[in-house]
Amino acid sequence: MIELKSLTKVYPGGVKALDALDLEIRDGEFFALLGPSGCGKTTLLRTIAGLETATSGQVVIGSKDVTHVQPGARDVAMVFQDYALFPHMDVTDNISYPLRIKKVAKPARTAKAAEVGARLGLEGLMDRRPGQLSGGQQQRVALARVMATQAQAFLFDEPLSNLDARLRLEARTFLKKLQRELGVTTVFVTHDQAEALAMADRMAVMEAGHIRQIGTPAEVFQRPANTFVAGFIGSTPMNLLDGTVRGETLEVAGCKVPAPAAGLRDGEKIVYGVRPEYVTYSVEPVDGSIAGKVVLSESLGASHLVTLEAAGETVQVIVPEGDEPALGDEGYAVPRTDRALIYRDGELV
Ligand SMILES: Nc1ncnc2c1ncn2[C@@H]1O[C@H](COP(=O)(O)OP(=O)(O)OP(=O)(O)O)[C@@H](O)[C@H]1O
Repeated sequence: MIELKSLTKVYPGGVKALDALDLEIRDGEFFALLGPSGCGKTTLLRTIAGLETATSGQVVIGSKDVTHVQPGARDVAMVFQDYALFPHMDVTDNISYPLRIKKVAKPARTAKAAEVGARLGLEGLMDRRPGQLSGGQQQRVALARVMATQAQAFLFDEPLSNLDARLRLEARTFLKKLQRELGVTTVFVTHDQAEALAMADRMAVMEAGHIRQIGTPAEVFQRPANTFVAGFIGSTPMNLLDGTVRGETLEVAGCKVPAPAAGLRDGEKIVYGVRPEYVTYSVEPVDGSIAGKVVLSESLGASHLVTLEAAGETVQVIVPEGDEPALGDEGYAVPRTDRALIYRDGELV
């Protein structure tokens, strides 16, 4: 288990990269730290590893307070964004390097490197140097090096960022499977929401040194806690439309839609959120729909992302391929009320 208590990191020069952050990562969990560039993900990971010192607050690993413990004595192993392999060493020596530091004898080191290397499909490449390997193979060497250490926790900083789109997809599945098998608590940093949703058991969404939501991928996707998370998660961002409460209904983009939540005050201003995946397109007016004009249609392969302009608001809808309307058509966006959300002052009601 990794526990962060009121963790704050202020860099020399005054940048507050982490602001009184609380987080509990459970034993054996595959946990993602997700957020836009500069939000503090890498700083958080490095502070867990001990490569950065906390300005205040605590880092607890297992049941031990390691806030002031040297990185080497924290029993965590980190994979860096650039893999940080030694170019002059072959794969065996790269994988077994941490064991050499721990003064493990050479035959035992070599045997361990061979065992872990085989597990990651590196047999036959053990005598090569990093420069003679593909990106995906280098990534596996970096993972093998971490696995060989048998640490209590693994920390990955954007482990898939150097791979091309295809390899990334393969590596996702592979990493997740591997983590399951090993059952070692793993924290990984990514700025790619799809990657976090696909791989993590739970995730934290960060913004400017704060955690804005912690939850399973399903929770974060279905019920974003605030408009920041709503806009950040999802391959197409959630529709976030200004609305006014009118009794039992809402006035959104000049139309009346059913209110998806109770306890709203008549006349109050809210934000109505619904994912394009949960909005259908209709050529005929339907109760509770939003009338608009088609201004854009983008192919997503098997479906189209259709953008409607409705009384100064933009509404996006996913339409099955073949059913997409023509540009300039007048049509109706029909949101699923059971999937719609209300935000008051940016927070989920
Ligand atoms: N060594 C440093 N000295 C001063 N400021 C730093 C240092 N390292 C990072 N920062 C600042 O701290 C903030 C958080 O940086 P961090 O690298 O943790 O973000 P990140 O979320 O990992 O971003 P990215 O996805 O771009 O890697 C940023 O404003 C960054 O400029």
